[in-house]
Amino acid sequence: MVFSFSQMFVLVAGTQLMTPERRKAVWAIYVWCRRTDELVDGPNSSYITPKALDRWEKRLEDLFEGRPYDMYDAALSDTASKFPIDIQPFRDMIEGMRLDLWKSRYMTFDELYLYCYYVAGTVGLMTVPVMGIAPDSKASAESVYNAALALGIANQLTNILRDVGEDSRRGRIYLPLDELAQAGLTEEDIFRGKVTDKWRRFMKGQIQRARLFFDEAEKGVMHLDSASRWPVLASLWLYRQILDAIEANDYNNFTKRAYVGKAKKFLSLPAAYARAALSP
Ligand SMILES: CC(C)=CCC/C(C)=C/CC/C(C)=C/CC/C(C)=C/[C@@H]1[C@@H](COP(=O)(O)OP(=O)(O)O)[C@]1(C)CC/C=C(\C)CC/C=C(\C)CCC=C(C)C
Ligand SMILES: Nc1ncnc2c1ncn2[C@@H]1O[C@H](COP(=O)(O)OP(=O)(O)OP(=O)(O)O)[C@@H](O)[C@H]1O
Ligand SMILES: [Mn+2]
Repeated sequence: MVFSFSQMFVLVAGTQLMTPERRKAVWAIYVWCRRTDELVDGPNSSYITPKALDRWEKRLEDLFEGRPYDMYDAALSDTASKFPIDIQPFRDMIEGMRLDLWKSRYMTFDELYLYCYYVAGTVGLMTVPVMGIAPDSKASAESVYNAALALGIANQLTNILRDVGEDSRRGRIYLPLDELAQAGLTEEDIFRGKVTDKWRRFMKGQIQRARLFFDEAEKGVMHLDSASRWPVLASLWLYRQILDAIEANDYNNFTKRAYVGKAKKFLSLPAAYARAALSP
């Protein structure tokens, strides 16, 4: 899971500014996403087959057609009836979980980007119709969706860069193998987990790219409905600081977990609040 305790706090606190209807809708989407991730990462994940994901997708279609199976489904069903959300990003997230069942290597950044879209970019597309675009915004809807997509990608790339060691111990390498090779690195170097100058140089490039996606996302935040800006900006700032923490660890993401201190985290909240309160 990407959402930490303090990120949960951001979600709870931040959504208080929204209308009750929007707040409930964000939660319904959040719960559905969590449950989808739990299928492949949770305690029963070793029994999950592509068949089970097919059933989960059927259930998704049913709830979009007003036939929910349980109360959590009903919450999303209600959301789908009140907001113009599209089923496709939900389907795509399930597709990402299918990928995760068998795929443990990514040859190029394009391949990795697609995975990041499936498991995280989709969240941006799901939530924009609920959070709403500011009525006085002159930005096109397309540009706001692009920013939302970028935030999902940035978060997932950051998650991948933070967890290189942990993932490699599960036999997984999300980093693009062609870029590793260009940097003179091999899979073996990752499993060995030694911070060398080659590794530092490689990581600098990866961090720089993740920051570009955060920058892209940040441009879209002020075009969201004003009540939705704060939680989005706060979570963007919190998560982006993990990249700084990787640098502060001298790029040792093999055995040291990049961690943003509590003081820093809690300073970001009022800062984001102040920024979000200003007009575009
Ligand atoms: C214009 C503009 C910038 C709009 C903002 C749009 C927006 C709110 C985008 C949200 C982007 C976002 C929060 C993406 C989350 C990505 C995420 C957490 C993906 C996780 C996948 C991780 O896979 P993996 O297995 O590799 O990692 P772990 O080892 O498990 O950590 C997910 C776990 C999939 C499930 C996603 C969620 C549970 C998060 C869903 C979050 C929401 C619906 C809330 C978003 C709302 C606000 C207000 C921030
Ligand atoms: N500031 C952070 N930087 C990087 N990773 C974090 C941070 N906070 C939590 N995580 C990670 O996110 C995931 C969710 O963690 P959890 O909800 O237990 O967070 P937490 O450590 O209790 O958060 P907090 O320190 O804010 O109370 C865990 O894998 C956790 O290690
Ligand atoms: Mn997961």
